[in-house]
Amino acid sequence: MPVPSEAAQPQRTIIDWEYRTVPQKHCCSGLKDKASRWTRGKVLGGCSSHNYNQYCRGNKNDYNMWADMGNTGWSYDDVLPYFKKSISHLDPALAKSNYHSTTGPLQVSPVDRIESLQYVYDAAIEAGLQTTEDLNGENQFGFAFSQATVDGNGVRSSSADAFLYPALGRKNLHVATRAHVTKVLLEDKKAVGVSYVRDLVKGEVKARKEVILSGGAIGSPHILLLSGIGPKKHLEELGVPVVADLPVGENMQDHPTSDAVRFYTKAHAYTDTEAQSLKEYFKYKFFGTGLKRNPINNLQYFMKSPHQPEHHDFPYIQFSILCTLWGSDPGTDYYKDNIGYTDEVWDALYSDNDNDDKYGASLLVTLLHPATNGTVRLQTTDPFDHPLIQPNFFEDPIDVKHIVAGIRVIVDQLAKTKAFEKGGFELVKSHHPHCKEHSFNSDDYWSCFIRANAWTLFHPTSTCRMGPDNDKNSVVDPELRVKGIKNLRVADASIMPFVVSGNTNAPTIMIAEKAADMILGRKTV
Ligand SMILES: Cc1cc2nc3c(=O)[nH]c(=O)nc-3n(C[C@H](O)[C@H](O)[C@H](O)COP(=O)(O)OP(=O)(O)OC[C@H]3O[C@@H](n4cnc5c(N)ncnc54)[C@H](O)[C@@H]3O)c2cc1C
Repeated sequence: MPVPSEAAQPQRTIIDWEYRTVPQKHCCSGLKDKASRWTRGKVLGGCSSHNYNQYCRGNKNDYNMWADMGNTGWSYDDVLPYFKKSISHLDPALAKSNYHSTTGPLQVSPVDRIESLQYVYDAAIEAGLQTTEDLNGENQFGFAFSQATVDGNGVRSSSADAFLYPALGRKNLHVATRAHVTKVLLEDKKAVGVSYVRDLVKGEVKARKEVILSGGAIGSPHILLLSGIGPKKHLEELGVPVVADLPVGENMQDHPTSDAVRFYTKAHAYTDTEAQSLKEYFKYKFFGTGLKRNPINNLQYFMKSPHQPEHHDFPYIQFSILCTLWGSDPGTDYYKDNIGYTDEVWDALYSDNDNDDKYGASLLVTLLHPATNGTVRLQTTDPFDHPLIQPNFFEDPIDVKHIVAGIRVIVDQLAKTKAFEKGGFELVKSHHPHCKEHSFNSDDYWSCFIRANAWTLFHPTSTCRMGPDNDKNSVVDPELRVKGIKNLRVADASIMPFVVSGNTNAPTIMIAEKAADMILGRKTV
């Protein structure tokens, strides 16, 4: 999806795996079947080809903690050169910083300061909240306008655009699209290739050296489990011969998010109708500028939660601040089905046609470090059946408390500023139909709202967790080799020892850069 503002449109199309979680016990009553929709890109570049373009590396101390857990070579000092290697920063001020570079393939650019979000930023300063010039630099904490994987022409820079397409001419590269990998081929605990089905025909590819799996946090564990690499008990229950007893699919972490806390505003904001106007079409087509070049979540905020452990020196809360009134897309209502709201909830919160095309700002409050992990397990041994995805959202009530603490910053601090008054910001007070017994804006109300409409920020990780030899709860070693199997590595978001404090695309690209050097036997950049 090349146009950044249209990122949500490929969901539920042919390029989407269209996963959904198992029904949730502790949340999601406002979603159909109590299941969270997990769109994943079924396309070259994977989710980077249809994600929301945020370029965010997480916190330095995420990586320092990965290293402290025994993952030699993964401290912040170790990974920073790989972050830098992968990008060209198009913001002239940030390009000069020690944290960025101008020679990498992935294009990262600043976003436009759309008026409604400028008011939110001004409100943050007025409320005495922290701001930062570069959420990928010295200090991640605070409000910052986003950095986006968008090139100088306003077009998405996906992993495929940046790394794969320029290499397509190489003689030693063959890309098979529409090929569904069904298994890793193993001989005596050694990976020798993969089997796949393409256009209803079975095939095999043999590896001369190594097999590298990059199927993502759902695809990679799915393929390993089908190959007999996974928890012994689970594989035996399904009759899969066990090749290696490893915690594949365990330890899944994700970023659950509250549904949008919304404000009407008089300030200029994004609307679908304006973005689709002839003026915006021509601006974008001829100059790569205008509303279309921007992802809609253009302002970020990272903060600690008052309830997080003291020794965790990284943020627990992220706000993604959208320059639009969530649910106000006229006619199409594609967000309804992307998230999977029930008719009852959609009608109560979002279906009001009077809201269509109104200016607004919408704040998603996301938990970066949930207390409960989830799992990816086989549903059947048919490789075309989706795996069972159980994120266990909000099993631990502390996870809801963190998010409430974030929402309180919005409603108690930002909402009371002169900047919000000046911008004509007015909190949308539609009452969630499942939370009628709670008075609007009480902590109990927000807890109920968070649980009822919880969705994912689409950042599952850690299903093939990395850990040192003595870490029995890990699948790959710090060189990304699957433990107990020769010639098999995993290189994607699934290897993260725990999910980082921010969006996961940039960290995954860093992992891929490091993996490339490991495969070539190089120690560092
Ligand atoms: C809607 C959405 C919005 C997001 N927004 C952002 C954002 O703004 N910023 C950010 O940093 N992150 C964002 N993310 C997350 C980020 O894009 C992912 O964390 C990152 O792309 C993960 O990369 P990956 O390589 O691990 O997995 P994926 O991107 O999932 O790639 C896996 C690839 O493997 C393929 N595959 C899987 N199984 C098989 C199989 N059996 N056979 C053949 N191929 C297979 C898939 O089709 C896919 O191409 C978003 C994700 C989504 C879904």
